[in-house]
Amino acid sequence: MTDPERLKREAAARALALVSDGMAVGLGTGSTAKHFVALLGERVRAGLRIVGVPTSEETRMQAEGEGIPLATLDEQPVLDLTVDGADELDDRLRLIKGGGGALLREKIVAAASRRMIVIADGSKRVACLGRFPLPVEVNPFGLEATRRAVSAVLARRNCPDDLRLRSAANGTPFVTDGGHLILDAHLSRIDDPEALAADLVAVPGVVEHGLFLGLATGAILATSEGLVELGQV
Ligand SMILES: O=C[C@H](O)[C@H](O)[C@H](O)COP(=O)(O)O
Repeated sequence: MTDPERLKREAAARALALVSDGMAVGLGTGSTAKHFVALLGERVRAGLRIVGVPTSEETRMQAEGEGIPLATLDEQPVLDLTVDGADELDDRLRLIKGGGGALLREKIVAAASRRMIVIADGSKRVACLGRFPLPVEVNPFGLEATRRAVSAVLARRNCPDDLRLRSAANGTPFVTDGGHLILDAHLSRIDDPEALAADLVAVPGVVEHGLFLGLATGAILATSEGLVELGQV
């Protein structure tokens, strides 16, 4: 296992200790959450009784393969704990997510959870959000009009107007599990995430954005010097 993968696994293993019998657990998406789902699968096969709610089709398929009992969020609308990765986080537990395109379901699941624990390697911790491009999920209808409205928001917030329609590996537009498109906003820094988030959700056509504010309750960061915990873990 490479060093980054080992660190992700360590963070996931620490989060696994938070799971106990009878819990409803939100299962995140991405390469770090993938370790958590794999480790959770081992525990389930050893007798742990939980139900998982996946945040993407990718995670659903992995969890099914691991033999983890699953429910939809409609069947299980309140979750005890969600464990998910992040593309960036600051010391106030504000996050950028959606590098894998799962931000909408991830945010709905996180908001339905009593606790949301972020697992990541230490490189994801930043002093100021925005180095990672901010995903903005949009309805395909009226894409150009929505793009202009999002650009206007960025201009008002003194952010660079660098919006790029995300492409899939084959060059066609990337389509989310919900059938939407993603505009990645290359901003370098976000001085006021709360204000930007409020402006973005007010744009008709914007389905969701990757700023997760006030959702994470704790974070487990794996560094080469050991685990660092932020918030309540
Ligand atoms: O849409 C993807 C998710 O928000 C991921 O949690 C995020 O991109 C982090 O992924 P990774 O653990 O692969 O860095």
